[in-house]
Amino acid sequence: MQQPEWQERVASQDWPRIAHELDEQGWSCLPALLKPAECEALTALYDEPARFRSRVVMARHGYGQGEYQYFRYPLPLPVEALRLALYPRLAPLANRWNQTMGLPTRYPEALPEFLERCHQAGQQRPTPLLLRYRAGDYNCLHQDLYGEQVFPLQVAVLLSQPQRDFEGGEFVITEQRPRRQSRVEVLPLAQGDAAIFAVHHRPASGSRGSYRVNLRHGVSRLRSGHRHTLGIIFHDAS
Ligand SMILES: O=C(O)CCC(=O)C(=O)O
Ligand SMILES: [Fe+2]
Repeated sequence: MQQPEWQERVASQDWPRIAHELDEQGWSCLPALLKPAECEALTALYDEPARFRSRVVMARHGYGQGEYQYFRYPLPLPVEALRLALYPRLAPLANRWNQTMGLPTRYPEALPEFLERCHQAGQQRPTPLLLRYRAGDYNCLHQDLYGEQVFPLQVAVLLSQPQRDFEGGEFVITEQRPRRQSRVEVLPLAQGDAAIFAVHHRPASGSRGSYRVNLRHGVSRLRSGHRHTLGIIFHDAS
């Protein structure tokens, strides 16, 4: 499948609904972004070490249990094409959020320009990754920040089928509002569905104007089976 077809696939999602949900709750699910065969093919890449620049065993860093690998450049076609096609959909929203939160950073229209900015700032290593969980594994609540350059939204695609391939292993997002206790949401994902979510904060509107909400995401413990995820982060890492 060539780049224009991926652009079309991304374009065929319901972007008014997605933008509305991102504004309201800081996350939105895109149904069937990848087909089952594409999910299986990406999952199989996990066992090809040459595709990756580094591997992280989560328990060694206190990140949870399970492991993940960061792809090398050049990224595999679906990952590269999705990263390129998704970014321009999200950049206007990121700019609007920053304006609302009184933050000066604005994002260029296209990904290559933003990556150039990352590279200038010394963030040159690719961040798209594959994650692998087995029974008992989990991913602690975290924020994927890799340097001063941050694109405020990211995407995760579930490559495995809940109930068939694994049980447990729910994708969760917590929201910390000023002077309140944290609130948690479980995202309803099936194989091939993507979650778009805020990396670290988002604006929310209250009775006295807008305020900043802090978000973290993670994965609850797998009770059984295997679970793989494709993570697409737009900023590169230092
Ligand atoms: O495995 C998951 O669903 C979470 C992956 C994750 O933390 C990410 O894509 O940044
Ligand atoms: Fe993450």
